[in-house]
Amino acid sequence: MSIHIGAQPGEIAETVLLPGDPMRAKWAAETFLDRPACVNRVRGMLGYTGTWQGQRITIHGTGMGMPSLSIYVNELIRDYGVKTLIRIGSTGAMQREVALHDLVLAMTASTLSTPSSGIFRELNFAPCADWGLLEAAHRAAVSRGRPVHVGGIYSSDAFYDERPDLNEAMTRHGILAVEMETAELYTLAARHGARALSVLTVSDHLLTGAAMSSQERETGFAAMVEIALEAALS
Ligand SMILES: O=P(O)(O)O[C@H]1O[C@H](CO)[C@@H](O)[C@H]1O
Ligand SMILES: O=c1cc[nH]c(=O)[nH]1
Repeated sequence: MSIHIGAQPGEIAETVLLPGDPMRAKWAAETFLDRPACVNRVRGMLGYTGTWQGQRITIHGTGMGMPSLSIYVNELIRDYGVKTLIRIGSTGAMQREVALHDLVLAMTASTLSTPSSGIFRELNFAPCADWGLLEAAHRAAVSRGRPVHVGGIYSSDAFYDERPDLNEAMTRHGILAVEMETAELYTLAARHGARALSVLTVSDHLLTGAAMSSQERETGFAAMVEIALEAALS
């Protein structure tokens, strides 16, 4: 057990999928894994371990925002020896050509948050994805005929943003979409020599106001999970 994860040693796989929403972890584990077993319930942050195509996989919630994800990712890597981490999250599009349901593979993640300013101070560290995972996820998306965009995203600390100028600057600099965790995930993976990728589904559009219905979310999120699983074990 670690401070925030109740799993026993050996109950967590070396490869972990990380949705923000613990209920998405439950749904994905019950939908895609064989013999999923719940390995964490501490604070309601559900984690499941099972197999996919014969390989052990854990799917574990992170909560929303970088401080929450940081707790789980630190403990997964340092206390459970996790080596590959793929976030499966929702995201808001920031470019006209990125549509609802599309997939976004985050090559880099810009942020104002602590991974950059708190640790690196005057240096602007560039958190980036693992190339092998990114390439495998792109191949998996293309082979399914899924619209997929690869590029920079923005990891914001605030869902209800009081800095519309920042969003506008991100759009002007080609940032594809906004979410709230990837910069910290990539920074922790770099620090600990792990592999990380964020596979995201566009759930709403900041420029057009379009948003997925709950039914649409289910179908769109299924493709994201399959692509993350295929990339993780490729
Ligand atoms: O769908 P998840 O993975 O939670 O990700 C996005 O959704 C949450 C905001 O609604 C934030 O966590 C953001 O990053
Ligand atoms: O963080 C997020 C996630 C989805 N959509 C947004 O606008 N922001």
